[in-house]
Amino acid sequence: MKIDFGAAAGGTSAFSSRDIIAPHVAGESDLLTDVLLCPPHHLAPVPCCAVTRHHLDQGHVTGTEEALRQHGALVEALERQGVRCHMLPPAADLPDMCFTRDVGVATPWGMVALSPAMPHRRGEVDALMRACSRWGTPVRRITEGTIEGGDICIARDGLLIVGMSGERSSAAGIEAFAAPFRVAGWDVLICPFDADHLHLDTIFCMVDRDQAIGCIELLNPRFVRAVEARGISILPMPASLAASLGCNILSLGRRRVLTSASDTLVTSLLREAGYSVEAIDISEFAACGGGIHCLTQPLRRIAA
Ligand SMILES: NC(=[NH2+])NCCC[C@H](N)C(=O)O
Repeated sequence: MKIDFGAAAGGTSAFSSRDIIAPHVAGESDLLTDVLLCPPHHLAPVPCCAVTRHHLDQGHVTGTEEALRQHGALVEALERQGVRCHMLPPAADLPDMCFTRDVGVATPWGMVALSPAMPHRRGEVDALMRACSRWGTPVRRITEGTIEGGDICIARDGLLIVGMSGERSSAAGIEAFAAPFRVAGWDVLICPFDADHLHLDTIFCMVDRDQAIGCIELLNPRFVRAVEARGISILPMPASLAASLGCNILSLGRRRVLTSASDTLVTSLLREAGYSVEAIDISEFAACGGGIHCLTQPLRRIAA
């Protein structure tokens, strides 16, 4: 079934979601079949995180045409890899809306709409709720505390990891999100980290069922031990990758990964480790504090 969201304000293209799909993700590196994105027609740097503040200090202004070109290349790469891309219509008053990762998460029990700490991002959740209502997709909305998707890692069946910097995701929000996982007997690991890094996904991302990449010096040593004790090895990446969003990658499953073109180290280390990697230029997004992981909200992954 085709669902039209109508034309974007100021744009000519129509945004549509091709089929109703039942959101379901039980592991960050399971085979990705469907993803939710939002084109960056209205992307603008908001001084709400250290990285964007730094770029604003350097005089950064978003190049909208270039952002649209880079986003288009990301969509093409996803489609080439067999992933169906579903689009939210961009809204003029929501400058961070292309970072779809942060406002919703598909779980083993369906879609969960989150509770962003940043006031300017709350309208994005309303937009997601409207889209899900058009899809006929049931959504559970978190209203307790705050929680953003960049802090959530459904690492693999049975293991949920959540980052807690104290700025974006609060203990109340994390517990509200984690509750069904705990009820189902999942192991829940909370990772404290420095709020300068914004979200956990800027310093830690899964690449396979038993492997992650991480800016090891920036990760809490107890968290590293807890992850390794569960049989997950962390390919160490330099701390500088947090600010450049180089560690913020997307696993497509079957050892295929999308990386940022600006950080050739991640690409080469992953290739050396046997992954098939495609690098994409996301500099316009990195200047606004987000990378490939932030730009993509997996809707459905299938266990291998
Ligand atoms: N999952 C992420 N790391 N998202 C990045 C979001 C960046 C956005 N400017 C914000 O501060 O909210």
